[in-house]
Amino acid sequence: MKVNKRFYLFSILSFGLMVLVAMTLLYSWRQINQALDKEKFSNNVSQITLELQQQLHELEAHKNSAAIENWEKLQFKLRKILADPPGLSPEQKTLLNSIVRNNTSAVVLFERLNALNSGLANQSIIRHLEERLRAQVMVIQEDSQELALLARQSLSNILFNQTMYVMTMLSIGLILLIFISHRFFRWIQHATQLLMKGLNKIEQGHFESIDLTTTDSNDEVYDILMKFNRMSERLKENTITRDVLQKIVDERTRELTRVANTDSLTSVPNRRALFERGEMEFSRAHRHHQPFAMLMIDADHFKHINDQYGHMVGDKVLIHLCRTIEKEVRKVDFFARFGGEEFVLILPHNDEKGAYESACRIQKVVNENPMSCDGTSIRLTVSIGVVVLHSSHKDFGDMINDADKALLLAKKNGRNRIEFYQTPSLSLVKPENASQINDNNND
Ligand SMILES: Nc1nc2c(ncn2[C@@H]2O[C@H](COP(=O)(O)OP(=O)(O)OP(=O)(O)O)[C@@H](O)[C@H]2O)c(=O)[nH]1
Repeated sequence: MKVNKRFYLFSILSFGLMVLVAMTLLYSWRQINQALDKEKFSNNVSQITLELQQQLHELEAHKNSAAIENWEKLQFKLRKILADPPGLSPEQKTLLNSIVRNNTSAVVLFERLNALNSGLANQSIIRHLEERLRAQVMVIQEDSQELALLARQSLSNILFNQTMYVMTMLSIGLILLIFISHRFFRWIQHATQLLMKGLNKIEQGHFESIDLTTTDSNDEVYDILMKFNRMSERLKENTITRDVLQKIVDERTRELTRVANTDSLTSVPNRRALFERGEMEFSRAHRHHQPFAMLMIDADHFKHINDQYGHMVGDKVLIHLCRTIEKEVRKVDFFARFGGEEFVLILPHNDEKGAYESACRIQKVVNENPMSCDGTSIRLTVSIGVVVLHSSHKDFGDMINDADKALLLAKKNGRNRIEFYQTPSLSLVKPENASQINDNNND
């Protein structure tokens, strides 16, 4: 149902209830008023008949014209009241008829007595008529008292009944009003709750549709929720959630980091990554007083390869060299391109002996794995400068400098050699078979 129809229905029902309550009050007010009229009428009748009785005593005592006049005045008053009674109950009507009848008889008796009193009538007849008049007035008085009593009882009953009636109708009206209001406002509350639920979901980045089965498909709330669902769908299509965005950013960051740390030609870590890792390993070894070594590896006469086979082949040779050396690298080691045809191998937890063994293995494997290119075998040798951590090294850069010096020495001494950087304060002993391997390789 449309919202305006709901509103009209709510207003009409509320108005109907108000009319019902007003009519109830009016009806009760009328009932009470009528009962009050009856009571007033009965009281008046009772009062006048009492006065009539008193006046009769007065007349018996002093038969003067003033007393007669008063009696007639009271009679006139009584007849006037009796002629215009309010709506009475059957019981009250019976009593009223009795009063009217007896009063008519009393009037006739009074007139007869008056006529007899003015002539020479028999005194016993006069006394008889007087007694009858007295009895008649007494009956009238008793009837009027009974009438007043009935009217009072009736008033009290009506007051009680109407109070109960009004309270019952007010309670029913109130319950109905609460029920109608509850239905109307629950409908509004339900609609706003559904919308709030949807908005909360959007706020949290969940573009889920609202379940429409809970609403009447004819009302505006349904239309609003339909629009909301379409909006959620659109947002879902056009918006990337925070989680997805974070995932993309993480992936891109990882990729950027990988690209930033990787040499584009050989795919081994580049100089930037080398320094990052080298400084970390240097600090760790320095802090924990652990051995730490490093090899600087340089392809010999590489310019000749470029000159002879071309730069492109030279690139392939560098790639081949990296793949060959990588096979000899342990998981804890770190192999990187330092620049040009120079490479560095970081060897954590390695002293000079271990470093020398690694250098020998690399030298050997490079010698034994020439690269095939268009039916030609391109053989390569490397010179290796070795340095191990000692107290004169303040940072990783110091070790690089010393490895470079050792490499220069290897070049100077004829290439395809392994040379240690000799620290003046430390007497590093070259392993016994070092010269032998170098000599063999030089052969
Ligand atoms: N193809 C190719 N050549 C490179 C690359 N980087 C450096 N080179 C070449 O490597 C050569 C290095 O020459 P040099 O410094 O004289 O050293 P070398 O010829 O290897 O001689 P020694 O080191 O003294 O044995 C130069 O010709 C550079 O152009 C590269 O990425 N690709």
